[in-house]
Amino acid sequence: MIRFEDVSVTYDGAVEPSVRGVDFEVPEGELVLLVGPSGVGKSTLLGAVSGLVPHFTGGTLRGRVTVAGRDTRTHKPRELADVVGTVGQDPLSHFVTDTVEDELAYGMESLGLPPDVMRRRVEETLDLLGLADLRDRALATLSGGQQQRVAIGSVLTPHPSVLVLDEPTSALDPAAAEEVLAVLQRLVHDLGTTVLMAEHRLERVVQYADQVVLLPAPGAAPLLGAPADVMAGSPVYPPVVDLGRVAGWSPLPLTVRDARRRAAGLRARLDGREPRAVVPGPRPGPAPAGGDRLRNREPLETTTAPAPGTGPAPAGGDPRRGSEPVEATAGPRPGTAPTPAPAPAGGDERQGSGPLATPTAPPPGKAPARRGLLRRRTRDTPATPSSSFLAEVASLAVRRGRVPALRRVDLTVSPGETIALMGRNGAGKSTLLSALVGLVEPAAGTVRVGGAVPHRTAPRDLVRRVGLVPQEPRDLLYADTVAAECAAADTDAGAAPGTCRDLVSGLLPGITDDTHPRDLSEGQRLTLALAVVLTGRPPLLLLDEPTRGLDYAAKARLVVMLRELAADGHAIVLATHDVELAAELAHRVVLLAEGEVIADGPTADVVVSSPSFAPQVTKILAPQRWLTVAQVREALA
Ligand SMILES: Nc1ncnc2c1ncn2[C@@H]1O[C@H](COP(=O)(O)OP(=O)(O)OP(=O)(O)O)[C@@H](O)[C@H]1O
Ligand SMILES: Nc1ncnc2c1ncn2[C@@H]1O[C@H](COP(=O)(O)OP(=O)(O)OP(=O)(O)O)[C@@H](O)[C@H]1O
Repeated sequence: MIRFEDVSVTYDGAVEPSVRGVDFEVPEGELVLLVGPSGVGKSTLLGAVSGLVPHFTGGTLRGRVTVAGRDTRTHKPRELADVVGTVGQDPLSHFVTDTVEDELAYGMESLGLPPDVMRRRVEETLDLLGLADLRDRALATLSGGQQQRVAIGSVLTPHPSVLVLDEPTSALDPAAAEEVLAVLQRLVHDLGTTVLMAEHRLERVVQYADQVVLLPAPGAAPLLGAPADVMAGSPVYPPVVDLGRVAGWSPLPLTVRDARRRAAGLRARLDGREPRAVVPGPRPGPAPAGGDRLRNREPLETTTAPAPGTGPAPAGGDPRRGSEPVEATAGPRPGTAPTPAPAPAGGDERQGSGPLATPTAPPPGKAPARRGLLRRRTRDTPATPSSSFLAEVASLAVRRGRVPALRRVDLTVSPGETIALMGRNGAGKSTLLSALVGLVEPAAGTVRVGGAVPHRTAPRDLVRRVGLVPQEPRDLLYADTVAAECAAADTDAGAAPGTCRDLVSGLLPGITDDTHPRDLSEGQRLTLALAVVLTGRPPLLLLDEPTRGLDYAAKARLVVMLRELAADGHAIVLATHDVELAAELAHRVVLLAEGEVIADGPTADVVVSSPSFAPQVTKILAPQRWLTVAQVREALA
């Protein structure tokens, strides 16, 4: 159905082709998964199928790509629209109408389908993708995951015989991702639809694939085969495969179910062993400005919580201010994190981070140990007075348009802590991050970051306290080249020249200086945005879906970098649907639902009990409490 014949693509100005020697076929009625490291050319190949490459991107395509017999070089994308439906990595930039319903109908209208058919398919799709409540909403007001669902829905309504999907689940919560993949599988099995899909989170998709095409390295010819065969030698693989390799299972299991069937022996070997802490507990000691490598730099000096009673005056006019205990009177010295209480006995992942299970708040007046980590906050436990938090959110409500996006949210963030914000699409994660950087105003309650009220603080003062990598990295990038972007980031942060560029190369090799950020692959662009923000080493670092488009190696490097920052006393809050990332990185998981906090506790406690948010290793080895392959590998060593 889709045929690549000795295809190579060279972008204008590039010395080498981005992809070369591509020669394979996707048979009708199969789901073929395209995998490989970030920047290896997956989107380029998908674009060659839909005709976007080279018609819209420029560059030279050699060889031949045909879809249902039509050559994509001689047919414009619009001449392929009756056969091919495409979902790109950035839904917002591809939307052509303004509202959800119009977008779902648009493709059918262009093909001239009768109104009654259109109506029926719109209704079906709204139900299928959980979009019914959003049908009249403006697309620009949707959360990232909601936009991605609409983008998927809009290509399904015309019933194309070929679907080309570029990371279609990257912004979806785990349950939504499963639903979308189940729908795709039904189309493949029942209607004979042909699907070519690129995806990094193989743990979500590999079990649905009939075949896998691996692009092992830029310019290297692809390898094609049965999923288990390709996974056996692939440089990118999901945790279930990694665990299978550690345990020596052959053939390699691709699903949690298959792995569980094999796991009795492994569980027996692990019995009685305690998982070591995945992430070391937050280190007691000075908050970041004191221990920071860049501490000689000027603007970052004054980043910690203000001295008790000397911080900026609270903003007036806030109805909740009177009951909001942010004016600490008995907190520790400014710049000093509270002393942790002794670690509990036992070697589980909570070790070293204080008595995490302590159910109640310590008495006010005593500097409580790692308060943010300790308590499972309930709505009616007010934050205990302290100035040691890098951020404090109390009874926060935020409205976005008519939507109550957050309601009565309490959250404290201590130096050295890494918190994963998780929850369904639209639960309010991005809104909470936006509130912490002052992009949205509270309707009620308070937000404090480094002693300041974000939405009333000048951006140049706020950047010394907090940095955000937004869900759409483009929002942060404005220069014409990678080099200029990095130079500007160094200047803005007062960092040594080359700091940002080194971060880029450290995270993801192969990004060239003179590339326009617009022309970077998704993972490359995210890496650049991460580096720009990391250059400032903000005491509080906020990341919105930081692993979209990143391969496992880049993700692992990001994890190392973020752990180092946390060890230096920086606090990190990341909104993510990537349960594997949360397991690797977070001390604490905060679950949001419909704008409210429904769980807040140590990562293992929150995710182990959740079928949606448990990582693969946890599911395979339950009831034992392992989170990552690294823990298992160490225990067996
Ligand atoms: N329009 C363009 N102009 C110039 N170079 C481009 C363009 N689009 C992509 N590239 C380059 O081609 C290479 C392959 O990019 P592509 O987006 O196909 O990778 P990918 O495998 O999809 O990456 P990711 O997993 O990060 O999405 C990258 O090095 C990228 O910088
Ligand atoms: N400008 C706006 N107008 C109206 N509603 C909005 C606006 N921006 C966001 N919302 C709504 O607020 C709710 C919370 O959105 P938010 O982006 O915080 O969710 P999220 O948890 O980050 O979701 P995702 O996982 O999909 O990124 C959603 O229902 C969203 O549709």
